[in-house]
Amino acid sequence: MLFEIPRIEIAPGAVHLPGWLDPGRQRRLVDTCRSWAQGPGGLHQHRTRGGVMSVRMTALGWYWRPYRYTSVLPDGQPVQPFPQELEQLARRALADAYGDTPPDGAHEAHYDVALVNFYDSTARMGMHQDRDERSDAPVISVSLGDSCVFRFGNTETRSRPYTDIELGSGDLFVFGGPTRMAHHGVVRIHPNTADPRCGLAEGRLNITIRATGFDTDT
Ligand SMILES: O=C(O)CCC(=O)C(=O)O
Ligand SMILES: [Fe+2]
Repeated sequence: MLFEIPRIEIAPGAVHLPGWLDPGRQRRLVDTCRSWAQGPGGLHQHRTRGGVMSVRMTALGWYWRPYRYTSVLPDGQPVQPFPQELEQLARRALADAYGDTPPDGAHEAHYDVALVNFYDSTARMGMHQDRDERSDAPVISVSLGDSCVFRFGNTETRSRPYTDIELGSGDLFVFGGPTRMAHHGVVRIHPNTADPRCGLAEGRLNITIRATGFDTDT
């Protein structure tokens, strides 16, 4: 690594690496997200118990809809494949976040799904757990574009105690081990805060890479 990147442990197993990806890498990833969003099943707004989500989502590897994964899209078409480059990104993320002491589930993790979330300036994501996976492998999250207030809470409730942090373009956030099941959400987007070099003029993209722990459709 050319520069020493700050590594901030928000809670046990939850690590924030601001500026993890340089602007060139951010731009390439933004371009790739655009092409994924144009593929089958791209940019879907899901309906949850709380109403229609403000975030638009593209799934790779497995299709996620509230509250389960399926191996095909609702119309029966195949889901876009989980890309090799995200597998490599996940490995690098684990190494940089945890070094020689990865939490449970990290070593043997088979990353096989990514959700690409697009937020416009008014979009948010309510407090939730990522609990539709069978694997306990850490969740890996990369942010691009406008910065946001990301709320990282506790495993028991959707409310306090929690920590609010700012996630900016190129930031990595990884949570696993004791905080793998912590509630979290996106409270607000800060419009027009992105470095223009990242290639996203408006809004925020977030890629979460996860291991489903599934062999076949469930
Ligand atoms: O956008 C983010 O930073 C979080 C996304 C998230 O929690 C999810 O997709 O489950
Ligand atoms: Fe989540």
